[in-house]
Formats: sequence, C-alpha cells, structure tokens
Amino acid sequence: MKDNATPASPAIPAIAVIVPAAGIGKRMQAERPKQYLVLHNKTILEHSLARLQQVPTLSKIWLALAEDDPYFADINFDQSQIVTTKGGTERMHSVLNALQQIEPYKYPWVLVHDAARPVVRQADIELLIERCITTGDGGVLACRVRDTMKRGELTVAHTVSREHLWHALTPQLFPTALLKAALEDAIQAGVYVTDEASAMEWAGHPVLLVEGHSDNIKITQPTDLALAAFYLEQLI
Ligand SMILES: Nc1ccn([C@@H]2O[C@H](COP(=O)(O)OP(=O)(O)OP(=O)(O)O)[C@@H](O)[C@H]2O)c(=O)n1
Ligand SMILES: C[C@](O)(CO)[C@H](O)COP(=O)(O)O
Repeated sequence: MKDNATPASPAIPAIAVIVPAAGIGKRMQAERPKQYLVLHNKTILEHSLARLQQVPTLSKIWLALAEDDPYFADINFDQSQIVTTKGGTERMHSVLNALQQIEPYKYPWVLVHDAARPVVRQADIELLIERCITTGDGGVLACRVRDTMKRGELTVAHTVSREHLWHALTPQLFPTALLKAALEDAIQAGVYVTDEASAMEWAGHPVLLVEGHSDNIKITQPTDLALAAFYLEQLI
C-alpha cells in the first residue's frame, strides 16, 4: 500500500481507499460491533485492513468510525496510513463523509470496501483495479447467483430469473469526483442506496461487473463467523 498520493506506477493513478466501519452490527446480535469481533486472534477490521494493505497500488485509507467508537484505539494496524472520519446514520452517509475529505485531483479514483468483508482476495482487488482503470469506468466485484431466486413475503410471488443476476460485493471502485457527485445528488434526492454502484447507476454512469470469488462474504449474522473463520484460514 502506498502511503502517499504518488501512484504505484504511471499506468495506475492514485487510488484512495474508504473503509466504512461505523455500523453497529444489529443483525450479528453480539456484545460489540461485528467489525471488532475476533477471528484467528485479530479483529475483523484488522483482517480487512490487512487484505487492503497487501495491494501495492492502493493509497491512504479513510476509515469511517462511529463517533463513540471505543474500540479503534486498541486495534493493531499502522495508523499512519489511516485517516479516521465520522460515520453517518447509514452506510451511504459514512461513505460520503469520507469522500468529502478526499481531493479528486490527488486521488482520481476511490475504492470502497466494507470492514465486514475480511476475506477478499488480493487478486480479485487487483482484477477490479485493472478492469476499471483500463476502461475508465467504475465497477464492482460481484459473484453470480447460484440458487433459484424467489420474490415474496410468506408465499412465493414469483421466481426471479437468475440469468445475469449477481451478488454485488465490495470493493467497489469509481472515479472520485463522479462518485462524490452521484452520492450527494442521490442523498439530496432522498434516494436510499446500499452500495456505491446504486448511486452511480442512478446518476446514469456505467458500472462494470467484475467476477470475484464468492467466499468474499460480508459478515452479517452469527452463522457467518464460522464460515469466515474457515475462509480466513485459507488466506492467512
Ligand atoms: N451507518 C453505517 C452503517 C454501516 N457501515 C458499515 O458498512 C459496512 C456494511 O454494512 P452492514 O453489513 O449493514 O453493517 P452494520 O450496519 O453494522 O450491520 P446491521 O445492518 O446488522 O446493523 C460495515 O462494515 C459497516 O460497519 C457504516 O460504515 N456506517
Ligand atoms: C455494499 C454491500 O456490501 C454490497 O453488497 C451491501 O450493499 C452492504 O449492505 P448493508 O446492508 O450495509 O450490509
């Protein structure tokens, strides 16, 4: 990871990193926010930061934290590469708060990765970077849906075709100025987005689908912990 705005190589412009880590992890029902739960002797946040640190083309990290976060001070990571920013009510607010600290002329691209996704592979991140920088379009790591998909509440309303249907993952990588404008406009228009790509789509920008590994899970509920621990064993 680069610790300044100098690009790793002339071919790849400086890429800022935003890690939204200001959630409370309601669905995890744990005694602390899930990004601070420990797997293999490290917090999930430390694992996620370590995955990003493995990518030499990434620059500084803007880490969105809850205002009353009492845990971050104890994490074991080179904090010289981290700028902490204020988390917001929703994930999109946390990301926008961080974006507003990043100067597009210094960091023309920004990569957003959930703190709750500690198993992302370096090769997948590098593939996303290569595809986006080559085309000039932003994009998301994604994996194809494998199950038959149903829409409904208590009974099936209808089956959703799984052809060309994907799970959007993170990282998501976009031109910094475009993403900032898209998120600001979407939030101003009262549009609730759960990922950066949704704001870019709403603003009419193309979003590349870059196929990544399905083990890049977002730790969300208790049963995800054992699975993430297993996947992490393969990586660390
Ligand atoms: N206001 C928020 C909400 C979420 N996040 C971050 O966005 C990522 C993905 O969000 P999610 O999995 O929904 O985390 P939580 O919001 O903590 O989970 P829950 O919805 O169960 O409370 C997490 O790393 C979380 O810390 C954030 O930075 N700011
Ligand atoms: C950004 C994301 O991880 C892509 O799948 C997802 O939208 C986050 O959703 P959450 O409800 O904030 O976990």
